[in-house]
Amino acid sequence: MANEPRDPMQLEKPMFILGNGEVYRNQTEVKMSQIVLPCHANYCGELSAGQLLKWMDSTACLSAERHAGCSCITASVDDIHFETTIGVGQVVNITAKVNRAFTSSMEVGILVSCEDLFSDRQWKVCHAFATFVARRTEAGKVQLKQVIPRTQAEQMEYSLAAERRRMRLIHAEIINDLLSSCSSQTVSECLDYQEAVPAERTRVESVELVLPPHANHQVSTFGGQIMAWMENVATISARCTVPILLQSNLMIKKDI
Ligand SMILES: CC(=O)SCCNC(=O)CCNC(=O)[C@H](O)C(C)(C)COP(=O)(O)OP(=O)(O)OC[C@H]1O[C@@H](n2cnc3c(N)ncnc32)[C@H](O)[C@@H]1OP(=O)(O)O
Repeated sequence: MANEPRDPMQLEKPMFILGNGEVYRNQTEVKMSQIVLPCHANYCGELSAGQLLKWMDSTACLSAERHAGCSCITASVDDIHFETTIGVGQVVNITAKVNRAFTSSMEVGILVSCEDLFSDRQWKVCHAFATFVARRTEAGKVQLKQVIPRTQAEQMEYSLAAERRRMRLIHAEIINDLLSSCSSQTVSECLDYQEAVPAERTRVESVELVLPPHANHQVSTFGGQIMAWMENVATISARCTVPILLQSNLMIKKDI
């Protein structure tokens, strides 16, 4: 995995020579690099997913606002599959660009790769798609200018973006249908599992006070921060299903 070829989505080549010899650079493309410090790491010493989500959201928001020319907000982020972990001291490269604009919303493609400066290796971490919406003005809903795909890769993403949007918008309906049609498992079925943990024990609740460091340049909580908080409680909840690990942690805590 760590030896995957560079640049799987060609997002790292900001300039292209078009057929007519014109040098082209996508104006919506934004690139951010961060070195992972201990303060960005989780208890395993790896970059926390919440921190990465914050960086991805900030980079994508900048790309969306560069295209829109006005304030934009995160409406949704599609499924993300993290393919590898990122360690302290490694460099995270995030590239975002607008794939397609619709009416007031646009799809932003985000590619995350990791770089080891000393071995000159680079590998893909994840590829995600976020939807940003231009904030309504007093005049009403914003009508975004359209994106004109210039390269073959951009044309492909442009076509796929419409399909992904269609799937995103019907997703909620599908989930509702599933919930109404699925029958719940009986307690006796669950008891068949060895070392079952009561669901209630995995329940984690967190109350966060929104402070200035949580705000973005629009002085509102940015989507990446919300995702980071969600990831934090989800991590604690998931650990509750590992009683042995949890026990040993409690012991360490006692020693301190
Ligand atoms: C909770 C937080 O603080 S996270 C921080 C940052 N994010 C936010 O604050 C977003 C909070 N959410 C909102 O403000 C609203 O739900 C909005 C603006 C995203 C959507 O509001 P709506 O009343 O549905 O507006 P409307 O129906 O006009 O839709 C606006 C656009 O968003 C799109 N949209 C709405 N929901 C979604 C979604 N879940 N996924 C993708 N696109 C969506 C619509 O398709 C529409 O696109 P179009 O204009 O290109 O056709």
